[in-house]
Amino acid sequence: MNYAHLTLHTDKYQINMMYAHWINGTHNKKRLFEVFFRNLPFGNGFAVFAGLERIVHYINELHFTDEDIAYLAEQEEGYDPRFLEELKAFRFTGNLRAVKEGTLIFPNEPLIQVEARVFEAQLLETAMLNFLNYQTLIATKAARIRQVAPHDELLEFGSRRAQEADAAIWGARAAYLAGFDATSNIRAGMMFGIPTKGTNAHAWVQDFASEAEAFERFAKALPNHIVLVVDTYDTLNSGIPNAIRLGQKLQQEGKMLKGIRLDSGDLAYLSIRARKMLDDAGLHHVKIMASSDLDENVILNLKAQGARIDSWGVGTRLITAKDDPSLGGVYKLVAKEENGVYEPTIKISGNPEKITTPGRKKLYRIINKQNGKAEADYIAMHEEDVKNQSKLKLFDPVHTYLYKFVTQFEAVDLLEPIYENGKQVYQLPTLAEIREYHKAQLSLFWEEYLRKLNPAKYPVDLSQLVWDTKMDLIHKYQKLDREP
Ligand SMILES: Nc1ncnc2c1ncn2[C@@H]1O[C@H](COP(=O)(O)OP(=O)(O)OP(=O)(O)O)[C@@H](O)[C@H]1O
Ligand SMILES: O=P(O)(O)OC[C@H]1O[C@H](OP(=O)(O)OP(=O)(O)O)[C@H](O)[C@@H]1O
Ligand SMILES: O=C(O)c1cccnc1
Repeated sequence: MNYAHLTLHTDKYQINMMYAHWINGTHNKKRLFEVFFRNLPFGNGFAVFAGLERIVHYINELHFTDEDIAYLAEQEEGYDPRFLEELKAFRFTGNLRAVKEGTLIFPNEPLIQVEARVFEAQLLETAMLNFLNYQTLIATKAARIRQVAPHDELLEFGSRRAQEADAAIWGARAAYLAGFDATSNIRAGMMFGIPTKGTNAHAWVQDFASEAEAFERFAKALPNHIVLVVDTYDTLNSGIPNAIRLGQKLQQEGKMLKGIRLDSGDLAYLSIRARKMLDDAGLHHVKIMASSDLDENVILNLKAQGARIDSWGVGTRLITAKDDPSLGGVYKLVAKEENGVYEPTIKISGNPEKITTPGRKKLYRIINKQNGKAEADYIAMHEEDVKNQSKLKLFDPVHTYLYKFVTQFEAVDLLEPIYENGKQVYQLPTLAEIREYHKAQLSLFWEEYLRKLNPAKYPVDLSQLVWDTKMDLIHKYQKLDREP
């Protein structure tokens, strides 16, 4: 069994719909699906898009093996063998556009568009949402943590608590993409080129007759990487004094103690005391690292208390997004090709929030040329020429009487072509490039959208044409509904 092969990593209803389309003879019809989410996690003002690299790997590998087909043949649905035969030739042959990883994204805007035979487009939904919902969530959490500690070292320590192995790996990547400095997971380091870092555990200290001996032995083994965990027995009376004695000895030998790690107790109080003890001993260069159920709120609080912590090891609450553990990204049909033309389609729901925005659209970030800041995101129909308009009306899609005009603007097309006719046309950027791009994205936004507590709502607006199309379809279906 090849555990990396993910074609059947999908919900059964996708295969059943593919089958029903095939039986109906509609499986080759072109459809356009869009991915978007409705609510921002953690009360944040933005999310950070992540997951595209894995989606590209997944699509490139997408094919049904003999084993997959044999398994489908056993299912109680009793799929026609000719359908299973057709699956043997299955490949992604459609178009896919997506925003780049590291982009700041907002509710109700298209993040990925899949334009393909319904037979193909339907299959992709589950896996794509699975990848991007998780990775975007963790990247967003990481961005919040980076925001409260802009100049400190941030280490991702979550592997042991992640929801299984994939989450540990791709979560480490998502954290790095949004500003973490390193991960403790060496496989993530090897796979993605993320810097890796590690200290040592209490078990090492417990393994020796004394804490001092444990520290010395560790320093001998790894002379260039000495960060000592100082809270195994008594932080202030034993751990820090032992670390200081070793640090001074190393200094005399021309070597260096890099840091100490605090992993329990009152981290503000202990770090302030530790800094003073280290400084009094002339060990100004020794850094203080903290770990222990940290997140952006605890870190912010510790800073407000004057904690002297240079480096933060963040595990459980980051990798599991503990305070808001799922992002609700969805995949909705927005247009259907009939006789060679795309016709907009809508899903109307009792819950107005769940009404989709129909049509074959583009997503623009409207940048004010005078100050270089993002004014709003603007969703227009594919055929609308937004870039060359001299004046744009931005109106609130709910309270439409609220509007403003922008003139000196640049409209940045956020959806990049990733696949054209099944061929990958996008070269995946390096992680270093994604990190730089993410930083540049942050600098496009006013502080009021970025602050972590009660941020202002960034406008995501519809063009008049998109809005009219949506209203026409709502009215059409309401009328149909009410006809006797
Ligand atoms: N000064 C502080 N202000 C606010 N929160 C703190 C402060 N010091 C520590 N914390 C946080 O309080 C919690 C302390 O947890 P708890 O008392 O369960 O464990 P601990 O002291 O870390 O020991 P253990 O590692 O054995 O669980 C952690 O989330 C830690 O990050
Ligand atoms: O607290 P996190 O943010 O998840 O960071 C990672 C934690 O993992 C280690 O703890 P360990 O597994 O030894 O458990 P413990 O410290 O909770 O006893 C380390 O000492 C941190 O406390
Ligand atoms: O290197 C460390 O100190 C570390 C790594 C993972 C989890 N806890 C601590």
